Amino acid sequence: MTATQQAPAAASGAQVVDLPRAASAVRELLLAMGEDPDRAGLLDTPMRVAKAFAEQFSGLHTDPDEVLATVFDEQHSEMILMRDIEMYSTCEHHLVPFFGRAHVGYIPGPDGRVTGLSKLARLVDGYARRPQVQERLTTQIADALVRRLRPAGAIVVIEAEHLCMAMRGVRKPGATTTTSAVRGIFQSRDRTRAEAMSLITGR
Ligand SMILES: Nc1nc2c(ncn2[C@@H]2O[C@H](COP(=O)(O)OP(=O)(O)OP(=O)(O)O)[C@@H](O)[C@H]2O)c(=O)[nH]1
Ligand SMILES: [Zn+2]
Repeated sequence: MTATQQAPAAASGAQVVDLPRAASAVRELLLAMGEDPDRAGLLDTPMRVAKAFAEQFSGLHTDPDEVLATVFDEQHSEMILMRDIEMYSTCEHHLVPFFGRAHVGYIPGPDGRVTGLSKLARLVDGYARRPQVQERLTTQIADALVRRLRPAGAIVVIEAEHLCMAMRGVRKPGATTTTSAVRGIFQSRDRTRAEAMSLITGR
């Protein structure tokens, strides 16, 4: 892709990423940091960074919920839980990564709507590929499950390490943050929530 091209638009045809504009902003940033963006090693860096951010924020131009359009009528009324979904997102405060694992579960509702297993991981990716905070990422995934699958309950737990807390600032590498969002029966029934949590933690 050349500097004059733009990243592909979302299928919805919404806004595209202005790569040349992003690249010139990165060049400005390098200048502001006292670097020489014209030295050999940095010549291609502004456009590389622009493309990298376009990928990291590709979820801005999609509706992540659409992956849940694949629904099977299964009449399965027990818990479905996907553990250890690898997750990479970008902290909206510092634009550096936070990453870890997401655990996503639901119990289908009376109309038995069950989605494809891979769609749970795609849903996580869709919301993770935006400027985020971990709490909002967690609730957006849970709310999407509720909107699209009308389940009896939904649970999302995310464990993540924030590089903004590790490589800079307070500098506490290894500290992890756990966030959870529970909906429906996971909120109202302690036993069901405890069962999900023990499956998630393996204890
Ligand atoms: N609640 C929440 N906070 C986050 C998340 N990611 C980063 N933060 C925090 O956002 C806060 C921003 O605080 P500020 O004081 O405005 O920024 P700062 O001076 O760079 O803060 P320090 O990181 O403490 O150096 C920091 O405490 C970060 O740890 C997140 O996903 N959720
Ligand atoms: Zn941060």
